[in-house]
Amino acid sequence: MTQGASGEQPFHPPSIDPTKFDAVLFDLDGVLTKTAVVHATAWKRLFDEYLQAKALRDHVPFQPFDILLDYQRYVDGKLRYDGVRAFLESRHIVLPNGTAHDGPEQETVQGLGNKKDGYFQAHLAQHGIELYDDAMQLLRNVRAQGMRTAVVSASKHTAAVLQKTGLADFFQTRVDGIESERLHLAGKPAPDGFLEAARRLQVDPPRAIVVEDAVAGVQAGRNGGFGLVIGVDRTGHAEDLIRNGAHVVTADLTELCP
Ligand SMILES: O=P(O)(O)OC[C@H]1O[C@@H](O)[C@H](O)[C@@H](O)[C@@H]1O
Repeated sequence: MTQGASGEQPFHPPSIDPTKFDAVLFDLDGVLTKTAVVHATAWKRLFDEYLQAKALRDHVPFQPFDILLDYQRYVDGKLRYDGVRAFLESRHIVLPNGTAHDGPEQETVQGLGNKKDGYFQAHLAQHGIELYDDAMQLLRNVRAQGMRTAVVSASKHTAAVLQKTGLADFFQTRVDGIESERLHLAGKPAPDGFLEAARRLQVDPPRAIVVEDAVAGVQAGRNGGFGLVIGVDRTGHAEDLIRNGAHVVTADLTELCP
C-alpha cells in the first residue's frame, strides 16, 4: 500500500475506521467489476480504427491509441462523450459534437462514442462480467459495520451491470451516467456525482470515503472534499493516483477492511 498525497501527512491507520466515516462511495468499472479493461479495449478498437483511416486520408503516420497512457489520462472515469473529446483534443482533432442518435458511421464526438458503446456491449453479451473479490470483501465488511454505500460511475450501463452481477441491493443509491445527464451533473473530475451521492445518503463529504481506480475519479474525490480518497491500483498506476489526490493507494482492498 502507498500512502500520502502530495505534500501531506499520510493517514494513520490506513484501515477504514467506522467511527470516523459513515459512508463509502464506490466507483464501478475497475473497482467492483472487471469491466475497466473491457471499456479500455473497446476504446482502443474505436480510436485505432478512426486514427488509421484519418492517417491514410491525411497522408500522415498512424499513431495508435495507447491502452494504458491515453486511456488513463484522457478517457478513464469520464462520461462517454467527455472521454472522446478529451482524447481527440490531445491529438489536436476537433469534431462536431453531433447528436446522441448519431450512428457509428458518423464522424462526430457522439457518433464515435456510440460506436465504442456497440463494441463494449457486444463484449459484455459474449463474455459476461466478473467481480473483484477484494472489493466484494470490503463491501460486505463496511455494510456489516453499518456504513452506508453508493455507486458513483460515469457509465450508463451501471444499473445493468449491478443487476447482472447481483450487486444492486448492496447500495442505497446510484449516481451513474444516466443520472448525471438527467440532473445535469458535470462528470469526473468534477465532484458532482460523489456530492450528489453523499447528499442522498445524508453524509457530509468529510465523513465519506471515495474508492476509485481512475485518475479523474480520485481528482473528483479530492475536489469534493471527501474525508478519505482510496486509489485502487489494478494496472500499476499507483504514482498517478497519488499525484492526483488519492490519500492512500492499494492493490488489495482487503487491506483496508475495518
Ligand atoms: O459509455 P458508458 O458505458 O456510459 O461509460 C462511460 C465511461 O464509464 C467509466 O466508468 C469508464 O471508466 C469509461 O471507460 C467509460 O467511457
